[in-house]
Amino acid sequence: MRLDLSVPDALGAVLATARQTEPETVPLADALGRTLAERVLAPEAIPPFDTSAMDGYAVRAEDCAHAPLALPVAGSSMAGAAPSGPLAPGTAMPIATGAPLPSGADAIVPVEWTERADASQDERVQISRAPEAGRYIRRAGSALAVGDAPLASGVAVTPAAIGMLAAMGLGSVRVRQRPRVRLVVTGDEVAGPGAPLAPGQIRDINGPALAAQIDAAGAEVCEIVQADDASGSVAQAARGDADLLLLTGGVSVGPRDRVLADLSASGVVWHFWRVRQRPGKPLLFGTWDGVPVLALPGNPVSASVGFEVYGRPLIAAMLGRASGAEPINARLGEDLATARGLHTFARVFARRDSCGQLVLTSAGPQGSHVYRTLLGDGLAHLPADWDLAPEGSVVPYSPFAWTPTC
Ligand SMILES: Nc1nc2c(c(=O)[nH]1)N[C@H]1C(S)=C(S)[C@@H](COP(=O)(O)OP(=O)(O)OC[C@H]3O[C@@H](n4cnc5c(N)ncnc54)[C@H](O)[C@@H]3O)O[C@H]1N2
Ligand code: MOO
Repeated sequence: MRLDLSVPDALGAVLATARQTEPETVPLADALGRTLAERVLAPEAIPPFDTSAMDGYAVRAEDCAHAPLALPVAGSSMAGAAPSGPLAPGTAMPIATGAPLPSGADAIVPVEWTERADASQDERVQISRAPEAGRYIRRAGSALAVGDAPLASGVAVTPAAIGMLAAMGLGSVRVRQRPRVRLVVTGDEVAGPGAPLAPGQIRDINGPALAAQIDAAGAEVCEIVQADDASGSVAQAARGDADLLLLTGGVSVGPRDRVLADLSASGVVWHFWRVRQRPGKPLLFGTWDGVPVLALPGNPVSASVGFEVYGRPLIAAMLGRASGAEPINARLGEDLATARGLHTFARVFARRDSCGQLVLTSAGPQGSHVYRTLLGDGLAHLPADWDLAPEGSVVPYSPFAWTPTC
């Protein structure tokens, strides 16, 4: 087991264990937020046929070249049906927006360029302007040709992706199975919501917060288990089928911090312990029969930040996600304290200044127990060799999974 890794080394070791989950087919209605398991090739053209972009008349452009003029009206083409027949030379065919272009026509005259005394009786339409050939016609495949690949493997299924899939006539889609995460919350001291707090007890933050983070990262919690501080309890709680085992608490050096020893005895191979970072330094990582085991510290800020920094990219890799939410550069709007010798993940608010540049300010006191700083927008990465991160310096910034990028 390696000790006291740098953040990039720790992240590299975590990602090296990622195995992509199997693909599965889901109906479009269930696909939102999932990740495409394969490139989607258009099986149909959009539009599927040459169509009119305007309500008006389908004509031959050459018949209208000397407008103003009048043409006899013949046939019709309305949306949802084939045209009544081909366009006879020297005539105009009423056509609706989205209706198929009759063969023989090569231009549309919009209604606004025409006059017709009484559409039910008048057999002729007065045309005031000559359309050029091709005007107001949307050619078959002009929005998407058969075989085009508008959606790449590894992209998230957004509402727009669902619209695109529907446009191609697809009712279901191949996505990666959500990684199933077993979440073990350790410690005698935690109590669930509503329960009276016995002496020495505190509220369980990590169980609910990490379960929500797992969901936001695109995985699913298959089970949340509470382990007490008795010997053997962690190992028993950890046992069960999962793609990722996530634990919180009990990774430091206290007399009841049993995660390392208990799980070693159960067969977990630990890859590293402790990362030169704050918060989250005592983090433990290993594998159990090939399944990654991420044991986060119990301090709630350390647990949530540790998940964002290691758990979320690991899940993204298991999903085959094309982008793993790489940090972006942003400017510090005020001095931020650093933990000398440790890579500091400062919880910050992010705003745009008048030039559109992203500016970061502290989300509050940065102690590992001050959970409200997670109500900020994301993490500023402050280098380990800085005594202080001064106002005006440019640093990497990672928005939280639940923060819209501004
Ligand atoms: N002698 C040392 N002590 C500690 C060190 C150290 O290097 N030497 N590291 C400190 C750091 S940094 C951290 S982070 C914590 C991590 O400790 P553990 O992972 O063993 O976590 P616990 O002791 O179980 O809990 C720490 C803290 O968090 C509270 N907690 C735990 N679980 C929850 C939960 N589900 N919801 C809310 N709060 C929780 C717990 O009550 C403790 O206050 O170790 C330091 N100590
Ligand atoms: O690393 Mo601990 O997470 O600083 O409190």
